[in-house]
Amino acid sequence: MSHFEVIGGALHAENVPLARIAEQVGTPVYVYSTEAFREAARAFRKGLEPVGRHHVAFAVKANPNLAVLRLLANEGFGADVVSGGELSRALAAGIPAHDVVFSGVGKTRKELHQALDAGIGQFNLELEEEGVVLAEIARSRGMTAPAALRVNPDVDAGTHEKISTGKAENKFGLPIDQAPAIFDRLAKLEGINLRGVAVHIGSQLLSLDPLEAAFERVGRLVAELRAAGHAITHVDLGGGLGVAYKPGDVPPTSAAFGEMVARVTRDWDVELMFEPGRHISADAGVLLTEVLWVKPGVTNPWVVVDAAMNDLARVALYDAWHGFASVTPDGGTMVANVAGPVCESSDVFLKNREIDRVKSGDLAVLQSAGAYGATMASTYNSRALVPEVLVSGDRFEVVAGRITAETIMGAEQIPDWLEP
Ligand SMILES: Cc1ncc(COP(=O)(O)O)c(C=O)c1O
Ligand SMILES: N[C@@H](CCCC[NH3+])C(=O)O
Repeated sequence: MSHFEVIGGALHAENVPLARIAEQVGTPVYVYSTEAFREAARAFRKGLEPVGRHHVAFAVKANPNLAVLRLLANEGFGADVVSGGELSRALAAGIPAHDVVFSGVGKTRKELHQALDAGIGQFNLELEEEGVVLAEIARSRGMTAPAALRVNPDVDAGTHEKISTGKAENKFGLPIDQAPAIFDRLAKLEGINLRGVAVHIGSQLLSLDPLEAAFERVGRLVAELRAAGHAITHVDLGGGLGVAYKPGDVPPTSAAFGEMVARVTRDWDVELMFEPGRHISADAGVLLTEVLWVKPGVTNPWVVVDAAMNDLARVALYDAWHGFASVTPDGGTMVANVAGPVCESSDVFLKNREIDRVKSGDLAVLQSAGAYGATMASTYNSRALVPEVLVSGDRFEVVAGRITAETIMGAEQIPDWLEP
């Protein structure tokens, strides 16, 4: 069920009227529902019940808010991190280091040291040289790093090209046909315990077919590696499950995903890892905004809101679709464009769409904004960094405060050799 519902004519997050949050915190602001995260997390885990031994690591990039990570840790989720910053967040939120997997195509030596210090559960290696360097660093410190090879299965995920990661031309993973030879060489090194493989073909997948094709290729690779004498004990199947952003989107359910995984991996005899991000978090958040003006347009009016592309970048980056709804819907509709105040023509959330009727001063939400929302925000146009609020029942708490243009300006300096 949705935890953002109209109750008594006004949109609520759980039992809190969004108008109250706007009044106390201001807008724009991200509002998250604790129950929505929990429900998605539990459904995902339940979907995996038919699957053998496994762990779930939340893809921190989707929503790195500490409170969110804590609540997911309480649901038994580890963390999939892609930077030292995300690793620090996962640990600060109370996620045990051994439940952290470190992905990413450009880990720095400093980050490898940091992750070794922390004692993380697994490094997903993206290239042979990274494995050599990791082994060297670990050896020099008398440690052994648990690692897997991330392979690129050359499968089209059927998603937006900018969030596709499993085609041969993408920068991610190493070509699956080169994996056996590279595995052979890296497995001989002291300092790493190369024990498995990893795959992640893209994000916002609305079909299970490309995932199944990729997993089957990985299954054949596991068999080939075992035939070559390697002990393969871990396979990381990544994330990627989509959500319904627009009417007509039918994402795979957690149950359908679990059933497919159980079928494909039945004979693998490994510990599986999953790295969902969006599927757990997108529908747990909205971006609450105020309508500043309704400006006449050539064909349709421009609804100018106080949220902008710097707060929610997905539309400008991927032509993404987010639902737009009034906080006080009166049943009327209008055909309009919705745009933010930023000085870019790409700062448009939607065009020529039928939306709830709104006027200046009304509050509205951009829906399904709990994933890749606040985390991708910037201060472009010297706007404040958007705050985040977490709701639980009838209470709410600011879980990330407003960093203003003045805060940022205060952290800058003008060299004294620049004359006033
Ligand atoms: C390696 C890896 N794991 C997990 C994810 C999470 O993806 P999603 O939010 O689509 O589940 C990503 C992002 O696409 C990723 O690159
Ligand atoms: N930021 C992207 C998803 C990227 C997935 C990370 N590999 C989005 O908002 O859809």
